[in-house]
Amino acid sequence: MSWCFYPYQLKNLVGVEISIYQILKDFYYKVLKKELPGGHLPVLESYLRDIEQSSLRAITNVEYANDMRNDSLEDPYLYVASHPLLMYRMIRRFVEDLQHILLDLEEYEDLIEALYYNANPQSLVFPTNQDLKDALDSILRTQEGTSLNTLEFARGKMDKLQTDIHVSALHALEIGAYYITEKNYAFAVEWLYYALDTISVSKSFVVEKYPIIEKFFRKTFNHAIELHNENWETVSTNYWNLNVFHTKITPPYNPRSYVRMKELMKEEAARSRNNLEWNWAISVNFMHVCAGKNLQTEKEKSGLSCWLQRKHNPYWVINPLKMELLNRDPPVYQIYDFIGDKLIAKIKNAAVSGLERSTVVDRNDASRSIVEQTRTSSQTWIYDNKGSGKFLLPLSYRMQLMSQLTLVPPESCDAYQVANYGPSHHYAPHIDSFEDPRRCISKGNRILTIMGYLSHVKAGGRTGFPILGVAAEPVKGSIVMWYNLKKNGNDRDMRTWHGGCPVVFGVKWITNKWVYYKENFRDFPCGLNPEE
Ligand SMILES: O=C(O)CCC(=O)C(=O)O
Ligand SMILES: [Fe+2]
Repeated sequence: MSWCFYPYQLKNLVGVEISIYQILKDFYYKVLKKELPGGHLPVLESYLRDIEQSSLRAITNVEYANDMRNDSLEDPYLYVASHPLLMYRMIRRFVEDLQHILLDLEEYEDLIEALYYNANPQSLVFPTNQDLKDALDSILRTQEGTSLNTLEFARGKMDKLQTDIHVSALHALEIGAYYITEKNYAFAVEWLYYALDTISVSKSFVVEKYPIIEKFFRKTFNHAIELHNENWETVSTNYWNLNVFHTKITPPYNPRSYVRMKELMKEEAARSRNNLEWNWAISVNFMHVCAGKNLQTEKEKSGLSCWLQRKHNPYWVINPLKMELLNRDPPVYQIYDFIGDKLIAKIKNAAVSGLERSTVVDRNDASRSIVEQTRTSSQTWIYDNKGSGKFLLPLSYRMQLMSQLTLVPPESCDAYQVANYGPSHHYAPHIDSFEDPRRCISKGNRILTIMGYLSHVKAGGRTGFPILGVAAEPVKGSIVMWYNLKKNGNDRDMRTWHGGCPVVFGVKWITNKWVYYKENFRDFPCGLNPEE
């Protein structure tokens, strides 16, 4: 079980931890009141405090907010399980703190039994070191993928959202050290600077008592600066990495004097948007559109608009399509309020228990699909033409009427792919039509993508188009639609590179409907020029 890949499983662990907290808190008070033998319990005390200042505070806030309003209620445990910093802090407590506490309190057999059995009725397997590594990796991928500012992120700000959660100096030290192992020196320096700054400002009890701790923080920080400078030549010229500052660091380090290389390369990358083969600029532009920046030129932006579309059809006269054109050539549409809340709830309900890690086509053997870091969501398929999936048929007819293509018969499309993303989960830029002609034998290639958002996302999780320089915002109930083939109906349109940006905070749900060529070549809006 990799906890960090499944937010809906992780939320059960949040519940287990709260039960553990209640049992240990009772025990702690009994010891304090001398109803039970035992001395000072500093590790237990800091463990309980850590829960109170993170998960418990978040849960109380969500419950309070839920009381204040009566529309859709937020699940407090899912809130914790989908917040990158809360998730990391919880997994860390399981892996590092709880183990020590259990060893310390071994002789209280009733307590240990209650912790293992009463608090954990489903016998969940507690997180391991690998899960802690995954949680640290989550923080790194989220920050790298959306270019988050370190000081803001460490204090709980993500995208435009300020959350009431921050990490301590010790956490930042651990995160910074992880960035070093991942050779991301610029972010490592930033995190370790935050760690050092926080520990010296707070002048906590621990630091005053043990000045060596501050020395250790400083040493790690200086080590990151040395590594940054030693590796600067190699990393700054490696367009696939670029995780250093624009210049070597001359101590004393002042955060305002250094710009990350990837930020600096932004303009060069934006100028290379016409290079349609996979190249470094696609990944840099993807990061920037994922961070909410628009790279379209004035010319590209002209003519973009939104309108109500009735298509001279009574169906749409009553309930017109709320269209927005995100890009003109090739056209990318976002259509709002296309899937209703009740249907969305049904789709998620049908999908949630069947979610499994998504795969991608193996580059060495196109007949195989493999789990890869380039796509970290989980997913399942729902067929609208059989069994319990038939509730989706009206949506398919609606899509058919809207797109004016055939997508109800199974040979004209794929089933609905329903995918779920938690923090840091993403789908790296790709093209939805197939490169390998063997995959097009039965239905032809994928002409059209209709991708529906089945949730809002608190932060991150846009759908980015690096060549087009634009991203769609995940708006629940809206769909995004574009053609994956050129007008000649044959060639893949290489301008449609797109990907799922890392989710920063929250869970993202989407559904994909891919429409194929063979059943649709008559209706496909073809052009006269075979090159186009
Ligand atoms: O998650 C997204 O925003 C994009 C998903 C996507 O491109 C796909 O599933 O093919
Ligand atoms: Fe896609």
